[in-house]
Amino acid sequence: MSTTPIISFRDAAKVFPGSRKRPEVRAVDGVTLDIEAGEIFGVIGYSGAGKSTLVRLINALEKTTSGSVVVGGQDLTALGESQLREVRAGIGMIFQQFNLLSSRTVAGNVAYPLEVAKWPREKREARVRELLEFVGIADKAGSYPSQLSGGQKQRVGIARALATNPRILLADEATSALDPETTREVLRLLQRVNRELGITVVIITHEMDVVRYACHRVAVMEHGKVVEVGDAYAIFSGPTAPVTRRFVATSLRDRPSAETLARLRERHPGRLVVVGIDEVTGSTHAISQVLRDAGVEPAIIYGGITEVADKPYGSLTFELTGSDDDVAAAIERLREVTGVDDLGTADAPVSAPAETTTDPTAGRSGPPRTRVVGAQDYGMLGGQGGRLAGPDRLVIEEDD
Ligand SMILES: Nc1ncnc2c1ncn2[C@@H]1O[C@H](COP(=O)(O)OP(=O)(O)OP(=O)(O)O)[C@@H](O)[C@H]1O
Repeated sequence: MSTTPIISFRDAAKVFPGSRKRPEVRAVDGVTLDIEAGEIFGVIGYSGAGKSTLVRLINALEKTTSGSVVVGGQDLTALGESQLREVRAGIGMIFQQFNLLSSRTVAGNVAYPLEVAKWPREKREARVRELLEFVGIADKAGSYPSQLSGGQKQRVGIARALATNPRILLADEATSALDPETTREVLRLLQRVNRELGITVVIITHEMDVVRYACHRVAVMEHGKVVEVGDAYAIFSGPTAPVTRRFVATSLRDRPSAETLARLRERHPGRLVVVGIDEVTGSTHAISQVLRDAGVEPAIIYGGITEVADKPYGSLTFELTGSDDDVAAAIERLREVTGVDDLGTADAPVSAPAETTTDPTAGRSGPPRTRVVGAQDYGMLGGQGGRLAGPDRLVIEEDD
């Protein structure tokens, strides 16, 4: 992957002015961020964090109040409307509600941007065929949107967004209205768009599972600011901002919550430890070996191992039974192999680390909103919906 930024924010801010009834809103508040050419970049945050506004600065559907946004080497703040149109032509966008034209067939929807760009009919028809093949719905060319499933509609949306060969594809909550299986199909298609066509993909989401499954890097937004940015794996394995910890906890659910831990202690009076499984540990081999050598009796009582950015990640909670000295020695040895949280025993408990006790829904704010935007959005509407359960996990749960 190249390391040339294709999108650069420098201290970018977007302030919506207030009125007598409403205070002003700093929707994007001093963001400095580089998105590299050729990556799949996630922007995650709870409702109202400023994700959509940030992304709408990329295609100049919104203008910065201060700071700059540079796309493909061009400073958008310095461009006139006709130049901005050219920049927008190099950016495709897909939406949560698909925004297809209901009176047109699938082929007609995909052809629409080509008609606007005045492609001749023959070239247009060949391009539409090629696109429908690529997204896997060539057999639906003559169907109308109302005859399609959500996943098929989003495939049409993707084909339409790719029609004029953009360098960047913006996906604004593009899977939020889809079930988990369809979500993964659409994310797989976006990965093909990225890999096979070399298109930079920016995914806005409020679901950490989407980041886990599809993104190379991710920025976490809160109150208009980017509070954390990095490789998806690094963010999962070492989240620093409290909001990031909440997101990671919602996605992995591998560590017992405070309530679960209380129940586990009732049933398991021995020493409880949470043992990290990561890229370095690779598997439970080293952990099993340490426990065998230490002569303690391990029982797995909670946990989950999944993949983040194609690498193993998760944790297992063990109850270790044996003499106090043997258990203490086992924990010391485990610490040499991986991260360990010692939760103590039912009689002498140690508090769980913050991320195991945080309410994952805390921090959500504001009702879903509806928004009507410019013609290049094909009548896009915002809003919330859909949940992703993340079914590709081995999860060992005693309760919850
Ligand atoms: N046109 C506008 N006028 C006034 N305030 C706005 C406008 N657009 C967005 N906002 C406000 O800016 C803040 C950020 O909104 P934005 O839609 O960017 O957040 P978001 O993270 O995308 O949330 P959601 O996932 O709910 O769409 C919110 O407080 C919102 O109410």
